[in-house]
Amino acid sequence: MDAGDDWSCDANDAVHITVVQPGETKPKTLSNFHPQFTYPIFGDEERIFGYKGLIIRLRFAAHDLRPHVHISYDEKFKTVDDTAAVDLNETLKLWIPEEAFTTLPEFEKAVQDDETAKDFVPPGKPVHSYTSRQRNYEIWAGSLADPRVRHVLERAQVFVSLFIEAGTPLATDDPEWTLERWTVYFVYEKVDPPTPTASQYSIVGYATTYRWWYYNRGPLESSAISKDVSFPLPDVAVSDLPARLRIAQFLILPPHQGSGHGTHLYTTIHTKCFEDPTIVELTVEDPNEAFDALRDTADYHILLPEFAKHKVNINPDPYEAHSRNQRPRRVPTADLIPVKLLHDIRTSYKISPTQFSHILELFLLSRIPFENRQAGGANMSRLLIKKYRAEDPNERRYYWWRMLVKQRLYKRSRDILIQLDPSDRIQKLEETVTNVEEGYEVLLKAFSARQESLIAEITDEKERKRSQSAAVLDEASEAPNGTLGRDQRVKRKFTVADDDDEEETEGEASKRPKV
Ligand SMILES: CC(=O)SCCNC(=O)CCNC(=O)[C@H](O)C(C)(C)COP(=O)(O)OP(=O)(O)OC[C@H]1O[C@@H](n2cnc3c(N)ncnc32)[C@H](O)[C@@H]1OP(=O)(O)O
Repeated sequence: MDAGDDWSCDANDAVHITVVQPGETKPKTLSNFHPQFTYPIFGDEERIFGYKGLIIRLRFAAHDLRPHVHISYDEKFKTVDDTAAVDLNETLKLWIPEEAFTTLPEFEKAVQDDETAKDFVPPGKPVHSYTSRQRNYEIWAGSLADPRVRHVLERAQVFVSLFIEAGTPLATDDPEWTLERWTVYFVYEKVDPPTPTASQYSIVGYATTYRWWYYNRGPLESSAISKDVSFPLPDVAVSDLPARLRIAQFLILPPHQGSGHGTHLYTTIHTKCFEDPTIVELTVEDPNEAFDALRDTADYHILLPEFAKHKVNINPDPYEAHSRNQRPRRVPTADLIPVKLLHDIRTSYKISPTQFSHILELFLLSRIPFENRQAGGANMSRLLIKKYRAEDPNERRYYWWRMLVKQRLYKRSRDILIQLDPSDRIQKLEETVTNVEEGYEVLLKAFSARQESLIAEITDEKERKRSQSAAVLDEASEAPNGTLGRDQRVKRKFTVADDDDEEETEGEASKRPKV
């Protein structure tokens, strides 16, 4: 008999996460969800031995994340020799703050009767607010050196293990100068408090970022070796040193995912970088696929207006500037795209070089008509033969687009590629560029779907306003003492107001992702 099968259960199913807020007489559930991963806590198999009907309920107060652990089960395995049920309290203590191991009535009383909750504000300072689907949200940010920030983060840390693959909780007991390198961003929904003493804040997600020393070989180097330096050097605040900002952990809780909060949080962090003269670049530590998609989407919309303003596109005739025997042997990058301009755009928006290349390639691909791209049925054999001599400028653009991507890929993986035979090397590059291109096509399709739904929303809104205006006008023209002249003025007034509103709505819509 395999006792393990009978007595073990799926840890992801057994763990329930519940967000609560005060109710009429006792705390009520705002949301309930399961973790995505439990392997850091319960092992690679994500199974728990020794219980039947096991429920591990992790409760969190919606505003300050006060935690509570409640374990219940139908039956527990009786120890036989060395085989015993997992000691759940001992296991969980390594991941959840001590304060969570109280009785349920104690926790419920603390949440329900917390008189201070009504005055609770998230830790740090408010840095951004937005409305989505008629609900209001705020983003707050504070240094990890601030005890309030640390307190809420320590309560939230278990989410990193439960939702971010390979994510590890931060050490919050480091020396102060190290803690100062970290900024934590919290996203909260602002809700109507359910009771007179309840908080108006409810957690949505959070992100941690840290400053990563940036070695600047420019003016800073010369000043550091100046002859006038006297020792000991004056104290320098970490926040004054040039740095890359790195996003370490980024999480939107499951009930709020897919509603644009990740995009708001990312663009807020980007805006903060943009405004901070000591930050040189925004980078991300080990992003996963979902985060890459979010980041690509957000960065694309950040850079789109710049690319459009400068009419960035691939020059289909880069050899025009060269006579036949003077043609460069390599990809004529500087004749294909405005290298200096693009460098300036990249550094001013503080986007890291690889990420910028992705977004630029995505944008340049979008400039080539769909029918001239592989996904749109372009004749790839003809392109292979004709190359840059193809008649259609868009076909030539597409040829050069693939060459630019191959050039980047080659530079990135040169050490591996030069070990291959030239024919294998060409095939590998060909396969990789096709994979990269397929990924871009998925993103471009998602962008145009979003664009269409935005246009539909705007059209619906216009239609709604128009019928509202028409209803008002109908009422006005029915007025017994209304003159024609007066009616016309009323009509014009409504029309003009409508146009203004439309323009504003459109402007807001196109600017929206920039936050
Ligand atoms: C550095 C790191 O920490 S990497 C780890 C990132 N965190 C996690 O994976 C934890 C669990 N997941 C999450 O927290 C969230 O789902 C996030 C952060 C990945 C995304 O946040 P959300 O608020 O759900 O994203 P948002 O609604 O703003 O979506 C923005 C875009 O991101 C992309 N995206 C979001 N989630 C996903 C996903 N699961 N898979 C693929 N693409 C996704 C889409 O392109 C989406 O655009 P669309 O709305 O036009 O479809």
